[in-house]
Amino acid sequence: MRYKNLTLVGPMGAGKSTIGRLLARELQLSFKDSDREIEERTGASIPLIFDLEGEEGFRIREEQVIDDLLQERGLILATGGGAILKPANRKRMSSNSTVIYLHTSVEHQLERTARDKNRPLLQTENPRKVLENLLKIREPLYREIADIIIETDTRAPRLVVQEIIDQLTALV
Ligand SMILES: Nc1ncnc2c1ncn2[C@@H]1O[C@H](COP(=O)(O)OP(=O)(O)OP(=O)(O)O)[C@@H](O)[C@H]1O
Ligand SMILES: O=C(O)C1=C[C@@H](O)[C@@H](O)[C@H](O)C1
Ligand SMILES: [Mg+2]
Repeated sequence: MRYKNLTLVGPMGAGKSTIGRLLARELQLSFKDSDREIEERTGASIPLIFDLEGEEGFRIREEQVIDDLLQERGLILATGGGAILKPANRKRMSSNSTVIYLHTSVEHQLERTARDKNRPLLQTENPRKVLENLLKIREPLYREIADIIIETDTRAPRLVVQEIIDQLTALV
């Protein structure tokens, strides 16, 4: 195995789930998505978990899933946009994986998330303001743990994957 685990971080709509799946296919590694894993374990959708347990309840489940999944090797893990908020998650990601930050502007986040109702934090009158406020808090955390930063605004998914592979190759 050439790479240890790879963790994708970045805001909603950065493409973590999309790119993670493509990258796993390309590198022939297994792929997990922490949001999907939480849904599978609970049998509930993310909006329902937010309704029943609030964001804090969701974050507790997210921490458990990330901790479990990053015990493995050779895994590509797509995280949720807020997974970097918990110091324990940042520690686990940094120690057990190479962390890739998919950088995306709010403009592109808005375009890419507009049609999907499965992100409870964006079901508001002004998703632009929400995304801007979240980014202010989260951007330094994405950068703090990133081993690699990839610009996604100007690249289609296949090119993002290629750029990741190029940068990973340069790292080793
Ligand atoms: N580089 C890209 N260029 C254009 N569209 C993209 C790109 N990356 C992802 N998309 C599209 O944006 C949408 C959101 O992508 P995705 O669900 O992978 O984001 P995410 O980072 O996993 O978001 P979340 O944090 O909410 O899980 C999808 O429809 C996907 O096809
Ligand atoms: O940015 C966030 O806080 C979130 C992003 C999604 O991936 C989900 O994890 C959930 O909707 C919360
Ligand atoms: Mg996702």
